[in-house]
Amino acid sequence: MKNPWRQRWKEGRIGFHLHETHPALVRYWPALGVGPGAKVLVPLCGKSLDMRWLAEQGHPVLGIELAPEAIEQFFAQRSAGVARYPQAGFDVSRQGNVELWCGDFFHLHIQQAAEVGAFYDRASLIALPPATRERYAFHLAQLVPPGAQGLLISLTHDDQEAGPPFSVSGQEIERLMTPNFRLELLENGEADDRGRCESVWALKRRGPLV
Ligand SMILES: C[S@@+](CC[C@H](N)C(=O)[O-])C[C@H]1O[C@@H](n2cnc3c(N)ncnc32)[C@H](O)[C@@H]1O
Repeated sequence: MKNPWRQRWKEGRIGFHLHETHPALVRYWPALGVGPGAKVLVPLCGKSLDMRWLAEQGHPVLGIELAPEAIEQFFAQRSAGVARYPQAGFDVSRQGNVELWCGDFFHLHIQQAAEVGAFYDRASLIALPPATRERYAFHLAQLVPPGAQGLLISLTHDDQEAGPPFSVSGQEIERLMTPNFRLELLENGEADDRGRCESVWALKRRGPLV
């Protein structure tokens, strides 16, 4: 069956897309202390402007996105040329230090993420149904090296059954991520007029025990 996200992009139902950099990224990223040249993995990246901000901070960006429409629209915002080539089953597009890989995040292999030193996840968990969230947390942990830091932005709302966006509680984030990451809750926002409440987390990939 076709992934419902492909349909959403075709129909332009992308209410999750922000027209500015997410304020929590600007507020919290600098304090993480990620090395200036560290490559940032952005799973389920959409056409997020957050990737531009990360690139402007000097980070090479590796975004993974299922929908070709998202990738085309991201690069169309700038007139600079885009190099395109196939790699490891993905269609890769590169503009400056932003590389977007079109394909399924779960097919990204650790070898393709070898240079990744940090990660940024806004609205990935809430895009996925419960069983797939387990898989996501495990796969992310496989891709990032011990010590890698990242921000995770998620949300809750009142309807536990409805989604996407799915409501993902703080307890669930802790349960999913704690086996492989150290977690710190940075912010639990106020509910908006639709009852949606964002939470912001700092994560650090646990290393092997010594
Ligand atoms: C809620 S949106 C968030 C997009 C982006 N992170 C942002 O903040 O705007 C989730 C995105 O994940 C993409 N997606 C869903 N499943 C995916 C998968 N298995 N692999 C890659 N991308 C996927 C969707 O097409 C959609 O663009």
